[in-house]
Amino acid sequence: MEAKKSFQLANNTHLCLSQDFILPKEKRPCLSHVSPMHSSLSIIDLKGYDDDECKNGLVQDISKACKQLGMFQVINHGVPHDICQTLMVTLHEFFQLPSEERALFFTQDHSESVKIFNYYFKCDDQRKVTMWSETFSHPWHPTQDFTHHLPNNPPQYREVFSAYAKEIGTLMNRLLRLMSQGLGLEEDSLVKRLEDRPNFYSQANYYPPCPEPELTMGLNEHNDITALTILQQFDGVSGLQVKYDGKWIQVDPIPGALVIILADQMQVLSNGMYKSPVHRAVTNKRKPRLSLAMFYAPNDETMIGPIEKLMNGGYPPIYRSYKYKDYMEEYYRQEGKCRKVKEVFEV
Ligand SMILES: O=C(O)CCC(=O)C(=O)O
Ligand SMILES: [Fe+2]
Repeated sequence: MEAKKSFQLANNTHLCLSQDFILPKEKRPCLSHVSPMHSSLSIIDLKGYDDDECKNGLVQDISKACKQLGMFQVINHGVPHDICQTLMVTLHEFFQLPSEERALFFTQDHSESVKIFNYYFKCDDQRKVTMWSETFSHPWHPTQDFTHHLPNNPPQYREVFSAYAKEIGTLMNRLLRLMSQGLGLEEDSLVKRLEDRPNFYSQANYYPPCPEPELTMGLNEHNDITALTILQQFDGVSGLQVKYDGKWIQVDPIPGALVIILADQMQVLSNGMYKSPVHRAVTNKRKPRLSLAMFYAPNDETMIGPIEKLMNGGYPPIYRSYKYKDYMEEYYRQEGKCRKVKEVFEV
């Protein structure tokens, strides 16, 4: 990808390092303190999924990764490499469309299902600092046709996205089964808790090069609010970081790998056994970066709370049960802050 001199945002402003993007000192990324990728971030090979003998080992590895960090990378995940690559190229083309064309999707109304927007951080003095990124979000579905929601430019967008969605659906199902077993539950326990009209949506994040990465943030620190995220990062450009033991660790892209991120509903369902990690994306001076998050969330009416079997044997519930829409209401109440949403539902 060629770095362009400056990027025209879909809201028709030119991206330049004005005060709107500069974080207060205490919120800056301190890039020199970030640790390189290390062994706490597992790389799990899913090739043995269909083999009963290997599967046991896989369940153990996934369980350990979910309990320790709540984030890991997977290889041999079954999503064809050419579909992954074509989709990233297509998304990159989308973000290069003339800003007037992207502007058709720009909105500040979060209830819109198809939208381009800019995340921001609200400082203590209520000043809003805009993230150095543009985000495009829309629904997806692993089996039903959702393509009427999608842009028809680039022309291949709909076809490529639906091929990817189908594959990601299969992978999510496999991961949820392994994660259930990793909690000592029946294979279909997590799927059953979430399968009633789940809310599938995607978020493509585009981070243009930034002249001063130390002053800005691509995406502020957050927990994913859904149940599970499968993230694809553009090859060769780092930016994702995860917090572990109070320190930021880089999550470098590995060619062909996907990043699995456990989200808040998984932490609650597992009664705190599995972790929903805090993560963020930082900017860099040289290259644009692109990531695509595929989210799997409950529907608004789904009750979320610790699974009963995980409260046996001296493990009292850490969270009270709630409807997902109550969680989302709290999420929007904390808009722009370093959100602490599931904490509100602690017992
Ligand atoms: O760009 C990234 O790697 C992080 C994206 C992310 O965390 C998100 O979309 O929720
Ligand atoms: Fe995230």
